[in-house]
Amino acid sequence: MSITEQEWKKEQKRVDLVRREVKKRTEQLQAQVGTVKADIVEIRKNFWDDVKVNFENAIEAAETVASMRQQSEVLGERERLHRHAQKEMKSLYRLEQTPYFGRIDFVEPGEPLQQIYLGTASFLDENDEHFYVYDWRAPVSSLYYDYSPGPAEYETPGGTVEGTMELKRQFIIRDGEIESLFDTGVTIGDELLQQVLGRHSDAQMKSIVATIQKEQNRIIRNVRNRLLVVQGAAGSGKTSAALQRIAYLLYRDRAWLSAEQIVLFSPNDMFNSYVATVLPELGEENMQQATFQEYLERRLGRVFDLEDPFLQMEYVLTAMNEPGYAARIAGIQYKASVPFMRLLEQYANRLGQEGLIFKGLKFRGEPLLSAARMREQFATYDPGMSIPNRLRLLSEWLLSELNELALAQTDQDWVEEEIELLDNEEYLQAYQKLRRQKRFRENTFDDFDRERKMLGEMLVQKRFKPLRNGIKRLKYVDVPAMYRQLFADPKRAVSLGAELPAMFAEFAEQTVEKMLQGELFYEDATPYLYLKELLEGVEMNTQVRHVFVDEAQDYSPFQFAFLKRLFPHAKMTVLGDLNQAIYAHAEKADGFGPLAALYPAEESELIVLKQSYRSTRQIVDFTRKMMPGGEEIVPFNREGEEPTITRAENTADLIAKIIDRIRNLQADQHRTLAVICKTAEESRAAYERLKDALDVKLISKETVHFEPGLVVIPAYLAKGVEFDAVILYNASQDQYGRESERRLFYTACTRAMHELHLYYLGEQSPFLES
Ligand SMILES: Nc1ncnc2c1ncn2[C@@H]1O[C@H](COP(=O)(O)OP(=O)(O)OP(=O)(O)O)[C@@H](O)[C@H]1O
Repeated sequence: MSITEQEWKKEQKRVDLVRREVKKRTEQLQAQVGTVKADIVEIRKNFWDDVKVNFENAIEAAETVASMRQQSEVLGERERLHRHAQKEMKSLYRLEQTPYFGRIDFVEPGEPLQQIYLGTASFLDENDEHFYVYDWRAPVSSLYYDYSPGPAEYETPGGTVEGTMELKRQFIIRDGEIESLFDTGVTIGDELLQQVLGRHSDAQMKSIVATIQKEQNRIIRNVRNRLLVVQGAAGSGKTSAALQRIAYLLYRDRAWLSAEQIVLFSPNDMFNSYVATVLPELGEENMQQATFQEYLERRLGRVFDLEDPFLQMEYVLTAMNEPGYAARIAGIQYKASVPFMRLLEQYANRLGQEGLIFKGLKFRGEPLLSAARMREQFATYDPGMSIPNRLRLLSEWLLSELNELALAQTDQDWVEEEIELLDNEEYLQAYQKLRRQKRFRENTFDDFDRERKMLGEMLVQKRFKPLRNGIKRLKYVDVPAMYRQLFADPKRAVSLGAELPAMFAEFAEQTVEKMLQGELFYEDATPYLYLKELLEGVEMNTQVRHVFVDEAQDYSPFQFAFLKRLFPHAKMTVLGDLNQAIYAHAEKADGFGPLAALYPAEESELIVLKQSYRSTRQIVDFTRKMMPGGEEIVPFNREGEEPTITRAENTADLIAKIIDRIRNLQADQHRTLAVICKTAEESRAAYERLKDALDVKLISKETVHFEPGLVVIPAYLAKGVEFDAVILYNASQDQYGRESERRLFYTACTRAMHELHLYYLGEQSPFLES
């Protein structure tokens, strides 16, 4: 719909008016901030002057405390005001550049027409009566995302409001100037989205508030369910929806929800840096960001040398010709499965009946209390009690036993010897400590025997302290041995009713061998922790209210079961694309089924996103053919070049062709370019060959920042991010010929926004045939 010049001018005038008001408000606020700041400086400087310090008697002391409290309350209140004002200043700054991006005219029956302008924050007139701009997250704003002109309704805390939308208008405003204006018929006009999607990519993800699509809005504003699962095609805006959802929740529940109570699990650190600016851009603080590996490291890093998921991936992608490969893959799949989870539960129960494996306590290299004695004691507890509770009792018993044993040590020779060896400082410390504890009858130090005895006791207590701490941390429970035993003795698993998969014996042997070296395969880490928690009790974080899991197709049922237990008070938002499930464990998994089974059906919801926004129509048409069922994916109507497939004669030819292509792409102003390889090794080789001709960076699992420019990157690290143009380094049958490599190949190709070029040596990948 074309807009008249007059209408355009009218809108520009309104923009000017709002900007003037924003400036006015900014100036007022600046003055206010100045005063508050001066107040804070003043209060801090005079804090002790205004406090009456007197601790002479109880009444005076109480007064002192009261006056200190009063002072710090005043200070706290001023500081809050200051923080608040600063946040508002930032939002005013944003409004001054771009006051809003949308307008809807809405009429409720019997009411006058309302013109509602939407921006990144609400902005009211001086009397707080009239909204110049509504926050995009306000209830009324959802009209903009959910409807085209015609009958429309939105939810408020007070109920549903019905009416008619008479106009829907979109703006692009930069530095206070309207650059484009569209009136739209369909949901959110293609024109604006076309413009936004046509831009070059950046090293940081951008917010999408001006163009959120209806189905994405369902994700963003979903507040009913405990579990929200989003299955979305590559580039359908899952990560974007997740981040805008976080901003929405922080706005909606601002009275009680803070950014630290939200955690986003993401695939790697570089991805974290890629998404880190979206929330600040929307005026919100960032949520906590984590990777599952970080969590595993924290829990297990001291016990084992833990393999990381990228090393596992490299093995899966490169070791096909090594002995034991097939068994390891079978192991990876089984260890991620629900049957194995059930087996571990059975096994824990059985251990509860038969007794756990303990490590006896040793002191000074000598046995102090045997594992057998612990088992005996454990067996005396009521088997109806949970294992963690029985272990609690056992720990208490052990601590009291330890007191007795310590007492028995005091007259041992080693104590005498160590007392002799105490240096002056230690001696003095001990003496003072004993005095403080008033353990001397007199104030003198002449009672020699007594002194010796006490020093001895103290010394023994000190040497026993690590043992005590170990008991409190259940270090005497030998979880590694119990996990190992399950593999070392397959009959045990069978006796628990488990149906063991093919090659169990082979991968069991690999598992045991690895563990005996003090190492743990990545696929064992979560099951191991699961068993540990079944036995020892669960670690929980009760603060966190929302957990987001991005790239969720890469998580095993175990990991989800874990996250659910770790965050018992949190709602889960889980976003993924099964077509991009690149880890070997996913091959036999049943999609998001096991995850959904963790929650009652009425508390969970699945939203499917089919439209892909990242890539041009040509690229989506090209990539979706690689996946069975890919015809379901809907490209967004943005035109671009056809992807190309080029055969190279040999490596030198391959490199020459790629360099040539990159130079052309750079001349076309593409800002982010990736040469995507299959593995870290291939990436390194490609980098070595390109680096003399081009300014290029090599991305590895250690890379923490995503930067614009030309990079060489293994496909599994490129997940979640995007590039203006992608060059697939070697799309040959050799590299991408096995069915297990299809999804990795698809993931790599779907990183391209505007251009995709594939090169290969020898035969091309069969996934390109269609
Ligand atoms: N409603 C929208 N308006 C504008 N841009 C959008 C919209 N939805 C998605 N995009 C853009 O599409 C691209 C892909 O989005 P995003 O990375 O969130 O998708 P994804 O589903 O997480 O992708 P992947 O599965 O490949 O990780 C981004 O550039 C994002 O800005």
